[in-house]
Amino acid sequence: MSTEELDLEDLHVDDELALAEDVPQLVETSTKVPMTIVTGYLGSGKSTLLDYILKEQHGRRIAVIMNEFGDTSDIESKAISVQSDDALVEEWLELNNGCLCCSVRDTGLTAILNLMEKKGRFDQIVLETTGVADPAPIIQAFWNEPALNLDVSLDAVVSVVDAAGIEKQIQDPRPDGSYNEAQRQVATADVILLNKADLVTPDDLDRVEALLRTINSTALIHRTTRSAIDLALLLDLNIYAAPSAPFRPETLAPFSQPDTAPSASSCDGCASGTPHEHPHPHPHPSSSTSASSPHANDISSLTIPLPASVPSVTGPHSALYALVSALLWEGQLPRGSPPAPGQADAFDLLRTKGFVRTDDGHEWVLQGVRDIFDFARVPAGAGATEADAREVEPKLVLIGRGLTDKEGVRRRFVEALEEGVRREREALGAVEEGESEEEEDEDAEMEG
Ligand SMILES: Nc1nc2c(ncn2[C@@H]2O[C@H](COP(=O)(O)OP(=O)(O)OP(=O)(O)O)[C@@H](O)[C@H]2O)c(=O)[nH]1
Repeated sequence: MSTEELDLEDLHVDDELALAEDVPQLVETSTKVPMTIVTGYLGSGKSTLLDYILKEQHGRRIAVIMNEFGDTSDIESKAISVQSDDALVEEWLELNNGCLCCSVRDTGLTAILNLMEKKGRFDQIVLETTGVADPAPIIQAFWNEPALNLDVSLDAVVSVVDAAGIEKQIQDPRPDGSYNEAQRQVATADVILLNKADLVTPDDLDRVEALLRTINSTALIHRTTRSAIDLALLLDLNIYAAPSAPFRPETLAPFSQPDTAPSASSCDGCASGTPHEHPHPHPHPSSSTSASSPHANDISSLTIPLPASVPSVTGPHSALYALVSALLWEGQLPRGSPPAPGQADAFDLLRTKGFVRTDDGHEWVLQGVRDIFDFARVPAGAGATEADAREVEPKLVLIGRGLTDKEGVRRRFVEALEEGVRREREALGAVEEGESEEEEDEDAEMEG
């Protein structure tokens, strides 16, 4: 949608085009502004959603940014040279519901930085990623780029899906066998708007929703017509659970979804992942984003139960951290736990989520987009009631390819984690024993 398409009657400033400098201060400047990224296939209803946000009387002050990012290799290089200052934020429109709208041209990330210089002028950002086939690099950039995430916190990724067209879009093979655009958008979404519900029957909607769940068992799915939705279901969800952010039951709701069977054309023994050396959690050109497979549709979700608690989630001795990094950086279960005969040993993961408790009583949310991941600690007592929190079973959800032998993958992961945790506890016990012996020696010396 271009700014010209907005109904000028919606403007309540005399100058219909208000420049950024003239935009009023709306909120305190000290907080991070949550950003929602909107993706979706051509014609799915993204512009209709933005139009809805800009015109509804929802009481929120949202900066809507419409963007043309170009191709994704471009984005990755721009994520690195994010300091350059050549992108211009074009005109701003201030609308009578308190929202702001701008279109940026050229460099997406730099434009957002420019925008953030005006931080405090809005309390939420909605970014439309028009023309981007793969949302992951943008998600990673906003999540991972220090210059940006001082000011912006990634809130959630919303994918708008055309209920009448998505089945065909998902099945559509790419000539090189890589994930197609619709698959990527559905797999990486935190929230899916199953839009154009008016164009299909209730049975069709059920079938399409089941297909989406097959691919992404963790996304919150809402059925919409003309992208109309209560914005409380869409914005300020804090899915990426920044440590300072309140904990919300919605963040955990996706984990209650049942496991899903692989979709069409699953192929036993198809190792579609691309193992690679990647020892640190940052975007990398050789990451699994470029992995390809002749089987375009074997993307699915897998839920793995985790123990009631683990000793730790970070640090060199953490068994869980070691297993998750082996999965995400090497696309593999740990060595020493061989696959069942004929089963794949490698994965190509698009998205990972998890919830886990540590022995010290803390709770953690794991978010992973491709090969980057983060365990964010849930602030004690924030948001969810104790009863809510008790209902959340520790688990790990993997979304991607190569997850055909679900039972086998689950078993191998659980066994490897149990063994790792046992060793971790032993090592911790030995350290503690050593420490108490030292203390005893010191006491004896003192007494002596
Ligand atoms: N029947 C019906 N039409 C819809 C619905 N949502 C959007 N449309 C129409 O579908 C067409 C495409 O919608 P847009 O919002 O422009 O889609 P988009 O995702 O922004 O499209 P691009 O910008 O081309 O990627 C427009 O003609 C909309 O009016 C819906 O729920 N039902």
